Amino acid sequence: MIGAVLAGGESRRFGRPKAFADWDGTPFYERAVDALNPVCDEVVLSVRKDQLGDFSEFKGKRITDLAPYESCGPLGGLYALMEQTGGDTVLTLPCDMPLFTACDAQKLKAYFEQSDLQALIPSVNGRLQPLSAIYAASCMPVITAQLEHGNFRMKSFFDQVKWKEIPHTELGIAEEAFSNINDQQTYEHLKRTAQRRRTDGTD
Ligand SMILES: Nc1nc2c(ncn2[C@@H]2O[C@H](COP(=O)(O)OP(=O)(O)OP(=O)(O)O)[C@@H](O)[C@H]2O)c(=O)[nH]1
Repeated sequence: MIGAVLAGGESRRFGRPKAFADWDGTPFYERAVDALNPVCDEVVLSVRKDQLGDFSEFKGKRITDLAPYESCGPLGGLYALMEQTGGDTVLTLPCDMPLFTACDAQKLKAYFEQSDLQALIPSVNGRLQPLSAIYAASCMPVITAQLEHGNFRMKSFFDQVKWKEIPHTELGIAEEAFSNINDQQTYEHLKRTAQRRRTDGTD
């Protein structure tokens, strides 16, 4: 299984590149890499072409979004990942979910491997989390055909593959693992919460 850290965003709401924001002395993107490393055969970074230089310290493969499907949402990103990683199953994780751990990734992977699904998408209170999910290589022909028809909708993709929504409770993953940081306010709030847990000894 290939782990793919999605780090090609523009961080407009955050105000600076959030892949490099600090979490406990580690940049966000490295934290996501660390969460996937123990459970994946290889971890790659998914970035935009113009960001390649920013991630030059990353030792693994840097996969860039591919024309003509750059900026076409998750399907365009998945297309680029599958096209450039040689047809393996892909476990994706956005760089802005610093509370998602290797243990959480393991739970997702274990569930997927016991199923015959093409895609496993966790949900939190009914909200799908397609960026922290697993996609089998057999999704590729569906994605390619859809993109060729100019259809970038995840909903259409879900109509064509065998997939399952799995509530985080069923996976045994805490809701907060899926907290994603879009702005400074959420960043500060999550940092304070994590700090309090450490002080209370509840973490
Ligand atoms: N490779 C790649 N990753 C992306 C792209 N857009 C977003 N991401 C990643 O997907 C995750 C979710 O992104 P968002 O927070 O929704 O978007 P963002 O562009 O980072 O932030 P905003 O500019 O505030 O919307 C983050 O980990 C991003 O780094 C893209 O075009 N290419």
